[in-house]
Amino acid sequence: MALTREDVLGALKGITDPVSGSDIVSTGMVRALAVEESGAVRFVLEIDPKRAEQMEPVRAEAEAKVKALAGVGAVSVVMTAHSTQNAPPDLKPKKKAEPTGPQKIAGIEHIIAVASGKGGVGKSTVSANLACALAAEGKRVGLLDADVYGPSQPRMLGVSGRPASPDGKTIMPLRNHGVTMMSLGLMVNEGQAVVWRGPMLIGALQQMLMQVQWGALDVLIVDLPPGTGDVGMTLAQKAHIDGVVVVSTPQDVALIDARKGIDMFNQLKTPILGMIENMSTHICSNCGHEEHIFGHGGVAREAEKIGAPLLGEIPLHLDIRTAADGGAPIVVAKPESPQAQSFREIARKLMEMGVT
Ligand SMILES: Nc1ncnc2c1ncn2[C@@H]1O[C@H](COP(=O)(O)OP(=O)(O)OP(=O)(O)O)[C@@H](O)[C@H]1O
Repeated sequence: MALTREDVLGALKGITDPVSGSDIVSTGMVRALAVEESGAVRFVLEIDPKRAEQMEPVRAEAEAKVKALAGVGAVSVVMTAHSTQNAPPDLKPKKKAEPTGPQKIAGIEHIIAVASGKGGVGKSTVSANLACALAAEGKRVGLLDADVYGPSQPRMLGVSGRPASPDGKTIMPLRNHGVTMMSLGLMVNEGQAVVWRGPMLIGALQQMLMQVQWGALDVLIVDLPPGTGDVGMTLAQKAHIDGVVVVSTPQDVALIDARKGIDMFNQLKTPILGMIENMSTHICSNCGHEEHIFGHGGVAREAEKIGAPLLGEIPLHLDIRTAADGGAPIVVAKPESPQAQSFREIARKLMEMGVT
């Protein structure tokens, strides 16, 4: 029988958090659990950064318990830590400030960030398809997968292997479907403990922007982690970005989260280029019947409210998922299909806007 999330959670329930005395599932420490058909299991242990060392045996035990389950392949357990929300004010005199404003990155003409308020709304699928669609239009395109919680671009673009660093200073990206790609996930050894503390994330992101040999690019698409975290904020503060594309499903709950993301970018004075409604209508892959599973038009209304364009509506269609899972996004796998066209139209709109 295939391995399920429940099997993994069951095994993790047998592990005790040394601080609270409860099991690590009940404490809510286990996040972003992904169980793939291949048996690969990934999850995050969200911990207090001060307890990283104390928690390492817990991480090791979690990895060992999951590995011992029948049907499990590669296991990757990453410890993450977020700075506490209300950190005490820093009263020490500040060091002289380094030049901090958003900088233009040599060789990269435009940067577009793809954000979503909530996970699983299709942000990575949209990023991959837009990247491939822009490449098909003749643009030199880079794709930076900055989603530390679930790096998915290597799978979506069908690339694997470790990026090389021939000189020990610069990093060679990977390339497929005309897109140059680098993923934070590729920098982490499978099964290795990585505590993505705020400063580390910032460092890793800067490394991705500055040390990866992107070559000359017309546009770099950055697939952000969901929500309003360190990565999006750092990107907007460090690099001059042309704007943000916000992906949401029509459901209210996803929209509420999207609004929070929009507020954050507004505060950072980063332009919102527009919104994309994903999983807009469901088109049956057998009979072509169309229905609105998650409602319809919610994103258009929200876009109007914030005065940003609705860049497009992407249907929920099986081919979009199978293409992404198969390592060739739908705009590459079936470029003439209506599903691919909906992505290609958005890519053309971005070109018309002069941001690619
Ligand atoms: N329009 C669509 N039609 C069918 N399947 C879709 C569509 N958009 C996304 N999916 C599927 O939904 C799943 C989640 O999509 P994706 O990984 O792109 O979301 P995400 O927002 O990037 O998630 P996360 O934030 O967790 O990385 C994937 O299996 C993807 O293939």
